[in-house]
Amino acid sequence: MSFSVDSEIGRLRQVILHRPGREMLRLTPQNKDSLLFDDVLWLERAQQEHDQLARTLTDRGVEVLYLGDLLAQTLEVAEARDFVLANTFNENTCGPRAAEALHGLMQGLPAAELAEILVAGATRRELQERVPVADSLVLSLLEDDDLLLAPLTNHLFTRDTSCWVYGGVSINSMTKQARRRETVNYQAIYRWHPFFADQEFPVWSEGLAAGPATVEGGDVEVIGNGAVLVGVSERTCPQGVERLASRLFTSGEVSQVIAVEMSRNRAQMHLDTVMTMVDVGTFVKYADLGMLPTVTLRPDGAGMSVTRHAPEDMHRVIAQALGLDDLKVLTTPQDSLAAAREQWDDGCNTLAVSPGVVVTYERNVATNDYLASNGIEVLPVPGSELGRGRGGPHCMSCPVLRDPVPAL
Ligand SMILES: NC(=[NH2+])NCCC[C@H](N)C(=O)O
Repeated sequence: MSFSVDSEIGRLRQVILHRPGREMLRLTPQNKDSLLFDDVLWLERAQQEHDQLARTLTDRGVEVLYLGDLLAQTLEVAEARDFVLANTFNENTCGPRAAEALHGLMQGLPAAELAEILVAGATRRELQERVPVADSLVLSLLEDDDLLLAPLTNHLFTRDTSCWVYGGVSINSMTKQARRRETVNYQAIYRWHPFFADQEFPVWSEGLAAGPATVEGGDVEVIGNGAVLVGVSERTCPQGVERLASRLFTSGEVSQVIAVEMSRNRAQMHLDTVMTMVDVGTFVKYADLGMLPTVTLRPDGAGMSVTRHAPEDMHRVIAQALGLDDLKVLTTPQDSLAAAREQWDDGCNTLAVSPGVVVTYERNVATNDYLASNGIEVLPVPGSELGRGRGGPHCMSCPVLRDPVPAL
């Protein structure tokens, strides 16, 4: 079997999700901002909501792969464990004394327990109880309940850290410190988990090696017809887009990348917070986004051509990439106050399970009704707790396999 995502809307077959766990219990009013959450959350309810998301997908025939399981299974492989530990507990992250002790402790743990700690993080007390380290300056300056290993609260948003683009995967270098270690876990999974290791597929970006050339999957929309739409945003920088485009062009799988120049703010941190594809040639779009400048990149000999377009051409440029005259853009008729509230609650962050069938948060009543009145089948899921991390169904899912979209 091979992996492929050649559109945003083809029938979804396989997806990676992360069921929120103990990492969420580390969130406090004091650290939530640096952990990229807007509030603390009630874990049990968040898990119920997430289970409902997973059920909605499995009811539609989608196979759900859980990140926690993939990571635990990967850590059974000695080289994978070495790679993850070396990139997690080292002299730069923990200081040399604690690194040595913790590396040794973690090497000896069962894979499932290690996977859990890597995601949940660890406080000084939790570590000292297992392996007392007397000579670490780093540990001596922490309080008992301070976290030496930060929790990965944003593993919930599986779309961002790795994203499949046609036949290959981009393992992304993340902008925010709070998310950088997520990349380590995915690099190990794609390289050593038997599900992936036994397959041949191109890797468009090798994670940590991309360094400051950041790309986050929420900005990458595989719109089909050999085209990719990428937001240049708070999280995805032009260097990252150009690097990704040149790799995609070299493979011959992609004929154009359209970069969308976005404003840089938290409410619209990724392209998928303001615009997602719901059906053939059809997008849902945030009312106050307006029209944005775009730049088309195309392969040109050994290099690429770069063509800038005025904001008013945004829809036409995307339509042409799809071989269409125009796009159908669904923008819920509502005042700016209502539109801003639904955008904040990820109203436009839909996950298509097949053309014209999308999973959305139930709370965005106006957007959901508007989509339905335009012939889109809406599968609503609860998100009162999950939404506190500012991500909806599109962000919380990393499609690995979709069917091609049938010709009209
Ligand atoms: N694709 C997305 N829109 N992801 C949303 C990610 C939210 C996450 N709390 C962050 O700030 O990184």
